[in-house]
Amino acid sequence: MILLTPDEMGAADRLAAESGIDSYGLMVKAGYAVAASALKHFATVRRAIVLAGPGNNGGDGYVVARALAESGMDVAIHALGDPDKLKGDARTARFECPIEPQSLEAYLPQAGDLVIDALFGAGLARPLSGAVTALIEAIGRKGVPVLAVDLPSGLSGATGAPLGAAFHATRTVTFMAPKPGHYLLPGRDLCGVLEVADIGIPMRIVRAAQGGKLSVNSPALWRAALPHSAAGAHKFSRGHLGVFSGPAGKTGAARLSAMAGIRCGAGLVTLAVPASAEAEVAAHQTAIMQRRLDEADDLRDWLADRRLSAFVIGPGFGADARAREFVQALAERPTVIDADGISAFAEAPDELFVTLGRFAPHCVLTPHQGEFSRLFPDIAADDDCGKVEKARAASARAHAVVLYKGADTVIAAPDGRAAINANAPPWLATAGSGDVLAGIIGGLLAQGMEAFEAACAGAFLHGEAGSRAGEGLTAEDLPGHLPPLSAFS
Ligand SMILES: NC(=O)C1=CN([C@@H]2O[C@H](COP(=O)(O)OP(=O)(O)OC[C@H]3O[C@@H](n4cnc5c(N)ncnc54)[C@H](O)[C@@H]3O)[C@@H](O)[C@H]2O)[C@@H](O)CC1
Ligand SMILES: Nc1ncnc2c1ncn2[C@@H]1O[C@H](COP(=O)(O)OP(=O)(O)O)[C@@H](O)[C@H]1O
Ligand SMILES: [K+]
Repeated sequence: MILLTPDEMGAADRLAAESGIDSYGLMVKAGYAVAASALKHFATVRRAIVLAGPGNNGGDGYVVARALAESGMDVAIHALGDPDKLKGDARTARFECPIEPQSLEAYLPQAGDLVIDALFGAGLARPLSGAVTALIEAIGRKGVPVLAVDLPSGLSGATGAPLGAAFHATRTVTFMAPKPGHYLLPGRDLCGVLEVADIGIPMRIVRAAQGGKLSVNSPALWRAALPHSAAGAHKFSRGHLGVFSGPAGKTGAARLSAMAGIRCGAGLVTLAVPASAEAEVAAHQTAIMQRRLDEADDLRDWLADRRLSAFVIGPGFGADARAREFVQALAERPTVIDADGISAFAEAPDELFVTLGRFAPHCVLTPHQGEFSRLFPDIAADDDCGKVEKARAASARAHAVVLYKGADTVIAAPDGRAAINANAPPWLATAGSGDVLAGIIGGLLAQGMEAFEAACAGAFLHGEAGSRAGEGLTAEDLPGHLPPLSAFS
């Protein structure tokens, strides 16, 4: 599912107009779609209150009011600003609506109302005024449901962050394609249930307007890149994943990664284990092989085996000089750099970026918010930037695919492709869950998937496994709940 930024949606609007599509016709379809949603999902409300803003979002609101009145509903309009100053399509919509707008101040929320929020959409440029903020609070206190037109007013469609106060909608109806703010937090929560209404802009125009190559993560993005097990497959043809264990007492994280890697199809998985931890790891693993590996020299010997097709380094490893040395040696091959593999470069991130820049972007960095801030402090601190822009900037700087974890995980590639993952249940927020994710991606890389596709597929499979394992899962449960790759091909 493609996503459009508000700017790209504006471009789609312009391209549609240039191709002869009537922009007022689009507004009418948008307004009727919102009215249909109100009638379907809020069947028991006694009165619809349309809050209409000064731009085209307000214009949509006048169409909604007309449509609801035509269906026999009791409707009132409360306008922000002077309705006589409306321009263009919004002005037309106002004069085609039989209901005379009242002032915003005149609205007193009552139980039984439905608020249609048509104050601001894509054009929101600054925080809402004090009067609108007070009204949002009054509506919230009365528990009046809100149906948002395009976006809950106050929310940035580009970043998912409210500019100040914002409506908390029960449902949101947007047009043609969702915007990043519908999926990034806290926007996703503020939108409630999201509906995407087709208002008749041809898909070729929507695609032409989509400059930034941003999508919601779904199998359509990576299905074609999934590894296929040919009938004649042997274990080496399915790839060999190497996972680096931490010292004794710290081996669990790498063991979780290794299990996940073998579960999602790597032909062989070997845990590289320091001498101190050999007995501990051996006591736990059966299908996973293990190899003693202490020093960088041991690693160089191991790397002579060209059949090792991918690595995971970081979970439980120790964020130290040895981690830096290992990451630098591994960067020539597809590697997931997670946890301590990231934190080890906190003092000298450029060392990592220079190393990764020597190769094609075949490595995946999987930072959570804390790790992201350690590696990219300036990008993390840029409040004007949403999570998608942050992940993109980080990816370009690091010459690697960046999977920026969280409830709204974003995956970005150095070439600008990006995806927001949306299938992860909240109970994935449990210790060790990220180690499993690193192993899944490692397993896919080992089977020859490209880094961006492997990271996107990995995040999606991780979310699916979380849903299948259910609430109360522990990280150990996740590998056993991974769906088979063939379910997506
Ligand atoms: N293809 C499209 O792009 C379509 C857009 N439509 C609607 O058009 C909307 C965008 O319309 P506009 O670009 O007119 O923008 P808005 O209606 O969101 O905002 C209108 C204007 O309000 C002013 N403003 C911004 N923030 C403010 C604040 N905090 N306080 C006071 N004034 C503020 C700005 O000058 C802004 O241009 C979309 O959200 C959607 O609802 C629909 O009619 C369907 C088609
Ligand atoms: N609220 C949430 N909803 C969905 N997924 C989440 C949520 N919080 C965290 N996750 C996911 O859980 C995993 C946690 O990884 P991480 O922070 O590295 O933890 P750990 O190091 O304990 O494994 C990540 O994949 C992250 O995207
Ligand atoms: K709105």
